[in-house]
Amino acid sequence: MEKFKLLMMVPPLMGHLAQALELAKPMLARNNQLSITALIMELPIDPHGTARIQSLIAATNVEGLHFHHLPTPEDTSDWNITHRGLFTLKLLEYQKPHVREIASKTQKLSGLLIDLVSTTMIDVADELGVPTYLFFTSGAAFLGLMLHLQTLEDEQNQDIPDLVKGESHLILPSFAKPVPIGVLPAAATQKEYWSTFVLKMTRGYRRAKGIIVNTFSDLESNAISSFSLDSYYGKSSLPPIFPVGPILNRSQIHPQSSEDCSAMMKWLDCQPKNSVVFLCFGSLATFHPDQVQEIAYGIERSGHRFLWVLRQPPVKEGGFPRDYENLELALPEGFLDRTASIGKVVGWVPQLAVLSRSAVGAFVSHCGWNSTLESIFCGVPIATWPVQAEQQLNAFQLVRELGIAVEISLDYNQQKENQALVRAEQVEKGIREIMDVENEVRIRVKEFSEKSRLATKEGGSSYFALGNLIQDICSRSSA
Ligand SMILES: O=c1ccn([C@@H]2O[C@H](COP(=O)(O)OP(=O)(O)O[C@H]3O[C@H](CO)[C@@H](O)[C@H](O)[C@H]3O)[C@@H](O)[C@H]2O)c(=O)[nH]1
Repeated sequence: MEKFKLLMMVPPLMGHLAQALELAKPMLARNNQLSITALIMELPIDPHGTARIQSLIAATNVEGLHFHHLPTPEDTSDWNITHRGLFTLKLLEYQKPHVREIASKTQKLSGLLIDLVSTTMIDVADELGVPTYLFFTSGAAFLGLMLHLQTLEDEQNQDIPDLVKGESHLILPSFAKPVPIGVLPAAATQKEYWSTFVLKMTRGYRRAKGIIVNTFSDLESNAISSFSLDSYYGKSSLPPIFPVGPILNRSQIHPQSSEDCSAMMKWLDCQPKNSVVFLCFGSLATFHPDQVQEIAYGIERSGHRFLWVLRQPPVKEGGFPRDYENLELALPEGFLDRTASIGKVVGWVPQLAVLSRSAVGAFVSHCGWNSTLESIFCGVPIATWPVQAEQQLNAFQLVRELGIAVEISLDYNQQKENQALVRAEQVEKGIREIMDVENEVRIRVKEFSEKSRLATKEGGSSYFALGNLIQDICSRSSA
């Protein structure tokens, strides 16, 4: 009997939607009176991304989890937006009346489940008098940064982009060490983002009745305990924080033909233990053609076996990157032939499955939070190469605070116009360093891997937090 109904809405970002669906699974398994309906939004401009979402949904068959497709807006000139964040916000505003209509017609609605960018939907929940639970798909340290900066702005009249300009480091309650200004996300340092939407979004976090964070307490104990220190987070108290992770993308969708994929997996399984460096930069990032060349030379010079996920920019800004039709055109001449016996360049792969293979010795990653958790879970050390969003901060945390990564790059300056490329030498050095089988980083990441596995098992901290979350949802609804 379905007694407690949640409506979930998460925009079509793979690093958010796949994990939100994964979060639904243990919730439904733990309480069979819960049901969750995911309201699916599609981008008007991106058939490639739409196909990926459809295959994700097709692969998600869970009792109590339902899907409802929201109307896709028409691809008019209105959608010529060059910034992905603004694009997503526009899509959410477009969907808001549809969500309102569905929510108001849903009997026994217990609340809304949204992600960290969908805070506009809290208005709908408030109008209907139901709680909103926010799924924060990044780490607790980053959540702490956002809430702390918002407190400084709203309660101490600090203009955040101005404040950070004058400093070299910030002391933040969710980090053990002072954080260099250079690794703060553009969301906080650039007025156009902070003032126009990030600040508003962060204020929304406080309006939620609970913040579910994809982390576990052994990984981010400092950040998690900081949330009970009100002095850092302002006068109005924070909603309860539920660290329920790692919630991992186990769906392993891969629009590549399964033949290609299984050939790649077979190849991987034939390689010696810890011998392959895996390079992958999440679902959104792509590189300038010159940077692709540098990466190729760096890999080749390292002499290590490799598996490199390389994709090209989306047809239209805001969409998903696409696999290359002809990889040879993107790579240095002869690269594929010269490296044929030691490596593979591929399109989308089932990343968690790859990371779990014993042949994979290290991961060159953009440090998206999901990739970070997947690597930790599999005990694979990381070489950091942040590209956008909060990835620089994650890289700082991994290298400087947790000691489970080495740095190829700690900031994403090279992505900005006229900035230097990350040179082949730097790539080679990072690969050599992280592939060293004796390194301490490898030992530490194995320890965290063990802890991450225990966290979600019965008796673990995340298992406990998930129980508290379910209890909170049900008790509010029954009150
Ligand atoms: O070939 C690929 C590439 C990616 N993935 C999966 O796609 C997800 C990617 O997520 P993530 O590592 O978090 O990167 P992004 O896709 O870049 O995620 C966005 O969302 C994250 C969570 O909010 C943020 O931490 C990032 O900065 C932001 O760019 C992971 O589960 C990967 O396993 C694959 O399975 N195969």
